[in-house]
Amino acid sequence: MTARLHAHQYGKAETRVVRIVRDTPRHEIRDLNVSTVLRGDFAAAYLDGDQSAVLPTDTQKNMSFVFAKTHGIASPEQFAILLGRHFVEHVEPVSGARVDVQEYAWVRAVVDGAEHDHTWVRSGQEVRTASVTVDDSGTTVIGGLRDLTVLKSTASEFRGFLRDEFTTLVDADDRVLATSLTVQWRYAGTDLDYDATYAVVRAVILSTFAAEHSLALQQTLWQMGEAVLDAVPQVVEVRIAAPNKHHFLADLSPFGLPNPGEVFFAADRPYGLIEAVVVREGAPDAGDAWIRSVGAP
Ligand SMILES: O=c1[nH]c(=O)c2[nH]c(=O)[nH]c2[nH]1
Repeated sequence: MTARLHAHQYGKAETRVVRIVRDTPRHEIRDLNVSTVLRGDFAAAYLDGDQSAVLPTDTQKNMSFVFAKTHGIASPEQFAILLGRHFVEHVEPVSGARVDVQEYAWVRAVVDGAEHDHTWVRSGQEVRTASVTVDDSGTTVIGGLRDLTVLKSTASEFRGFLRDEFTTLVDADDRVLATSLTVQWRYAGTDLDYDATYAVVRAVILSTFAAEHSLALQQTLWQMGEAVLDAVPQVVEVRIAAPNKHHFLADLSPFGLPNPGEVFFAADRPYGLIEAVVVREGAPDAGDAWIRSVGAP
């Protein structure tokens, strides 16, 4: 057998970094899960067991904590840029770096009607994401979110679809539309207020989902992608994945009860999985920005 090492990369996955700013009695908190991946010629480590070019993953973990202390966490994107550039610029064998961050949001606890200075409640199940790639083509930043679960209880239909002899689905002219969104958006440039753009993109996604009458989840995804590109000039590409969380009308006819869209069976599996990539005309090339690790969290 003739085998060849076709590709390789390595890094530290899921370093949990919590940074608290406690310069005043009113603290701030940012809670990240940071994964770093280094790219370059590390073939000798794989082929010969030679570690001389390998900066330990333990050191990569340490850098997350060091930068959290020395630079703070302005945003997940900024933090990922800082780390990625550090490895490429200061670690000689490294030609490229990929940093993926998930941020878990904490909101201030409300105690006696007032926001507390140093007590927090974890907010929802939604996670903010950032993915930064640094290589010889520059720095590419992808913002995102996952597990944004939304439901609209009317203004959704699905009719007129292709039918064959195996189709049993009937037209729905007023159905529940529910999904758990994963959205990623690629920025052109890096000089941005990422927290502000995150808030705009999230708001646009929600307002589009709420305001647009849906003929299918496919149409809703297109409308969301287009609306994000309209709202944020620095965003050049939007990728959306949406599981269709089916809500089937419960059959209450055996009990002589009508069910005009009031009682549903929420099925968790199987689900339709609808995806779209919406790109701004003339967008710069994405390079390796979308390439994820096989084992990426
Ligand atoms: O919005 C939808 N898109 C589909 O492609 C589809 N297929 C299906 O069975 N229900 C739905 N709903």
